[in-house]
Amino acid sequence: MASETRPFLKMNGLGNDFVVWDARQQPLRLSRDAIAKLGDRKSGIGFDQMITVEWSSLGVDAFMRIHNRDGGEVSACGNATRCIGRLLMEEAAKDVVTIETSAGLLHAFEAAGPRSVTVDMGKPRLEWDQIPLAEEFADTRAIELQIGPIDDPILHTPAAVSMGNPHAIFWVDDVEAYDLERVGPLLEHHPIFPEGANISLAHVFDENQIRVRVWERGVGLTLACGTAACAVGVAAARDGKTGRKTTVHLPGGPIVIEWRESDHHVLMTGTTEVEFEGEVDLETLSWRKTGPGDEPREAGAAS
Ligand SMILES: N[C@@H](CCC[C@H](N)C(=O)O)C(=O)O
Repeated sequence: MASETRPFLKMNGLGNDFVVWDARQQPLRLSRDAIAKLGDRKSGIGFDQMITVEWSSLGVDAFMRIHNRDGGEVSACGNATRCIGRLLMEEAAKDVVTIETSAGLLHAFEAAGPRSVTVDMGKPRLEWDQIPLAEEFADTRAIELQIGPIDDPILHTPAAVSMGNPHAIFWVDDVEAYDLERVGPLLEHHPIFPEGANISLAHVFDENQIRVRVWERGVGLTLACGTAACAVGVAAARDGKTGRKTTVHLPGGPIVIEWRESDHHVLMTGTTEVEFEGEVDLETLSWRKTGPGDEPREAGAAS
């Protein structure tokens, strides 16, 4: 029997990268193991998330299914929502599209700047049981959690926010001063987070400017995380550390976050990129590039 090859697109939002499958004509379900193999940066294609575009049962532009590199399915991915928003807008020649996710409906629209997209990420969820946390906290701006020696903790009292996925934000003076690769897994799997958490180190370094590094649940260190940028923007404004509009500077570049006063929705704006086209043999999981991605941007073009 001939083996089945499936085309894919490799995309990224500020270096947070994805394999994107169009499963609207032909459904696609891969095992956890197959996803982890394809996601491996040494032996596979290498990606942070795998995104499957499916028909929406609600009749909106598409349903977006998200898997982390470890093969686990999750409900939200900000950078991928921008990327899929761009693909759907280009495909239908529309300037607004609606994407169904398991966390809700999200609207994506064109933003100023080349290949830039804004997504309305909806309202943040701030109650302890919405994040979710394992214990009740009346105030999720600073929850009781610390790692390291009791009298001299390495990190402590993070803010907790859900953007459809769980985030913990530790306010620090220098985001580079921590071994996030070591403490990230401890915090991601801390018993206070029954579903795990994405872990951010954040530092407000100027008016409405925040530097952030992220350890992503189910992935590890990433160059950018859109929902983390949203969660940090919300946590900073909630605490009076910034106004409601901030620029979050991630290792892969900046994302602009606005926590809109009128309806408390979070708007996230950033760039998108098609890296290349490829195809995978679904039986052997071998893959090859089949086409180019975006033209390089003109020197000096705004990101
Ligand atoms: N890269 C993403 C977040 C992906 C999901 C996350 N790792 C989780 O497990 O919740 C983003 O851009 O938001």
